[in-house]
Amino acid sequence: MVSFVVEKSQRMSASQNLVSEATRSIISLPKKKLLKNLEIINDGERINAWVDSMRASSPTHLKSLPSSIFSQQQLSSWIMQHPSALEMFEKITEASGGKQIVMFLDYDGTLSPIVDDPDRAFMSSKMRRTIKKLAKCFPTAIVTGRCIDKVYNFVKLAELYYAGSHGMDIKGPAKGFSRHKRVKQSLLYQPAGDYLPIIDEVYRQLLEKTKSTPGVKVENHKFCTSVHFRCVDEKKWSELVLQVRSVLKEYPTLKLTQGRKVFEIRPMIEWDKGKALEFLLESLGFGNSNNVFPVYIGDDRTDEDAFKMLRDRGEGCGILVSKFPKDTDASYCLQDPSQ
Ligand SMILES: O=P(O)(O)OC[C@H]1O[C@H](O[C@H]2O[C@H](CO)[C@@H](O)[C@H](O)[C@H]2O)[C@H](O)[C@@H](O)[C@@H]1O
Repeated sequence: MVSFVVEKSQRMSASQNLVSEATRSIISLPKKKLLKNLEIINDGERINAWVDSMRASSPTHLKSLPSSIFSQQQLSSWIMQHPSALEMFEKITEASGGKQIVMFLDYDGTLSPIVDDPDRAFMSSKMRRTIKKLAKCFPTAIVTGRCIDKVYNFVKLAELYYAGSHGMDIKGPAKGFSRHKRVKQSLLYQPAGDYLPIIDEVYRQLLEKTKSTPGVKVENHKFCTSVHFRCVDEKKWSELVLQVRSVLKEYPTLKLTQGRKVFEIRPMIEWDKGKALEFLLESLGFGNSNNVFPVYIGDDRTDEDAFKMLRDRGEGCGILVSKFPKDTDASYCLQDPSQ
């Protein structure tokens, strides 16, 4: 059996911990606060708005939390609306009764704790063992902003489905031999294939343009690229916004979104983690089935597309990993990867 079963004491304390964390520093992170496109920056005021949005993008440091405050009543109602998935474990398993569970797991902040250096976001061996067991019971997919090669280096489990580059690079495990080819058949879908050279070009330009900013890290994730500012001095953030903007203004077919202390530059196509989830369900034969129970666990803005997809389909459940109340389409919450 999968180690889904948790200690009762751990289950009972989950919501209580969230209350005390949240009461120490009660915050709300409205989706609208996270600006979506650099085009809207046209003056100093707009850049300040970006810097505010950057500050709000990963509330792991209490001192950098945004100022909007939940009343005690709003907080209680948030917790009622997003109870701990551990406390609601029986209810969730009951709801899945008789249906095929399919697991979708984000990587950073969900399977591995957030760390300063993205190259060192290792997953624990215990987590790997758990996912291995999980994949024996249910189809299991990793859905991440990272490219597949990078996330595979951390996860190292060939039996999983992988949706890298925010779902724009989908690969399934090799299954049986095809009758006509002497290679193993596996799922492969890359809806942003045409963007490969542009992303590579933008990645190089971002590297060059931001090299004067200490602490910045630019990553190439094949169909998207990331500019990390977690280790950049806050005083340099507006300079960084200008640098990123000066590169992106030449690429109208790319869009910029924000993750946790990171800018994510992606093709402007109608594809996201929600679409990837839908595609994988379809590939698994559950396109129009109501006999499936997808579970998506994630911590970041891009995971909201998947939570929303589940909500719209009226199937399964979304679980947000967060110590703090956030504006979310998930139904339940967990506080950190260990939970
Ligand atoms: O979809 P995800 O798997 O959550 O990927 C989103 C970003 O994750 C990584 O960055 C985040 O984790 C880093 C390591 O803990 C942390 O240093 C960073 O601040 C976080 O944003 C990844 O490096 C990014 O490229 C992804 O966009």
